[in-house]
Amino acid sequence: MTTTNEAGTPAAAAPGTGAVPGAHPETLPDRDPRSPVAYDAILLVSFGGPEGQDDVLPFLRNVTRGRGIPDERLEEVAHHYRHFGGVSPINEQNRALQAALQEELRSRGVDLPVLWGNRNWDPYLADAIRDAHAAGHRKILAVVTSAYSSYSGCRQYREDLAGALEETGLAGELHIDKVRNYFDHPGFVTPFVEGVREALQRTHDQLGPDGDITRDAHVLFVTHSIPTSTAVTSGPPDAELGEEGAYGAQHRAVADVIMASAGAMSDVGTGGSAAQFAAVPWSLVYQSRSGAPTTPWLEPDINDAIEALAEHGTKAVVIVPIGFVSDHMEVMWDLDEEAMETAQEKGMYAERVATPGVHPEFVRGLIDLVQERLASPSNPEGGTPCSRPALTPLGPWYDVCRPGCCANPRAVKPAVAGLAP
Ligand SMILES: CC1=C(CCC(=O)O)c2cc3nc(cc4[nH]c(cc5[nH]c(cc1n2)c(C)c5CCC(=O)O)c(CCC(=O)O)c4C)C(CCC(=O)O)=C3C
Ligand SMILES: [Fe+2]
Repeated sequence: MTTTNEAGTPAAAAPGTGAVPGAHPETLPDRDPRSPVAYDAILLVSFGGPEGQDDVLPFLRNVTRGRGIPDERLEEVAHHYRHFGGVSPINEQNRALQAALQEELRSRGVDLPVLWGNRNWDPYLADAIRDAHAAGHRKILAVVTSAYSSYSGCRQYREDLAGALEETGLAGELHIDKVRNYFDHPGFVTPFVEGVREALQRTHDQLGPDGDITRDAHVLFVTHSIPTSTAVTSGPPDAELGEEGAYGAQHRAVADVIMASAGAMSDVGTGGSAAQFAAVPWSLVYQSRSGAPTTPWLEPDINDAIEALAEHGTKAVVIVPIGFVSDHMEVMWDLDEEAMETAQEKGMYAERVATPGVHPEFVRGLIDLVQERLASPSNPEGGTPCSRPALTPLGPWYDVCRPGCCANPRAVKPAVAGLAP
């Protein structure tokens, strides 16, 4: 067996340890799927969003496809979109990310096109794949706009890609892999560290000379709630990462490292306050719950958390949307409208930190992730053990998803970029 890189295995899983979470070496096929590949195109894979009032209902029908949710119910969710003219910012953000990724590759002398396709809106994945094939591409590396392990954020995209291959009749013609989940990659984490530090600095100033940031402020790391039944099955089946599964464990590990780094960064012109930042209390909370009220989802909801903190005398909250890569509708509505209003009602000072978006560190980080996987003359590290940066003890995460990883709660479907099934 090749030792090209430990690409399929988290750092915590030292070679030779029998109890490696999620490692199934016996199921590896003949050709190690973790070996570098001469990819000929990069595919940015995202959720998609409506771009006008007429798009809103068709978009929501796509999102909830196969679940028979009546339009009247969808119209309840639609009002978030309607409020902003029926336009989600997510597509524009992805166009900007696509262009930034292309420019980063060009500046490194890597001649690969960055294509773009969505799960729920134009440009759809099937169209992107059809165009890629027509342009002569055969080996595609997907970069998904979701950093964590969950059904929605990982396996569902892998199923969507397999479905797009099926729909276009290109299964067997096109090979599609995906870069590892990058929740703890420095490119994803660093923009949040900067944002938290700046927000805590302003919060510190706001609290004034009588304030004590470690007593009066609280950092709320927030991510998308998911049903508890799919949280527990997120990540490899035998990972044993607790009731919230890999999804919860990854978010907690990221929050931990952000807090430690926000306090550790240099303290120019802050009068020494940054050293206290690591001691500010924090919690992981959830947003955007949907589905039947009887189905348990991850809690607490961010609004309930803000109210509870207010009861305990907390005067300021810093909201950090670590679950998302851009300031899309879930951020604009659920945080900037709803959570901010809750904080305001309670008379609290509140700030919402930016998501990575097209932060240069994030763009560089995503292209570093591409280069980890690329066998080409332009990648000096390709084909040899390459650096796989990861800031938490959980990572670096798997390049190739383990069998049964992030199980589909409704059905078993074909999926790319994983070890079968
Ligand atoms: C984990 C996760 C992420 C993060 C990972 C990732 O980024 O993928 C995410 C992202 C997003 N979710 C988004 C929008 C929606 N999500 C919905 C529904 C749901 N999301 C879920 C989970 C997640 N969602 C779940 C378990 C459901 C229940 C129904 C189901 O099991 O599918 C619904 C249906 C209506 C509703 O139920 O509220 C909408 C409209 C947008 C677009 C925003 C924009 O337009 O700017 C984005 C980026
Ligand atoms: Fe969602």
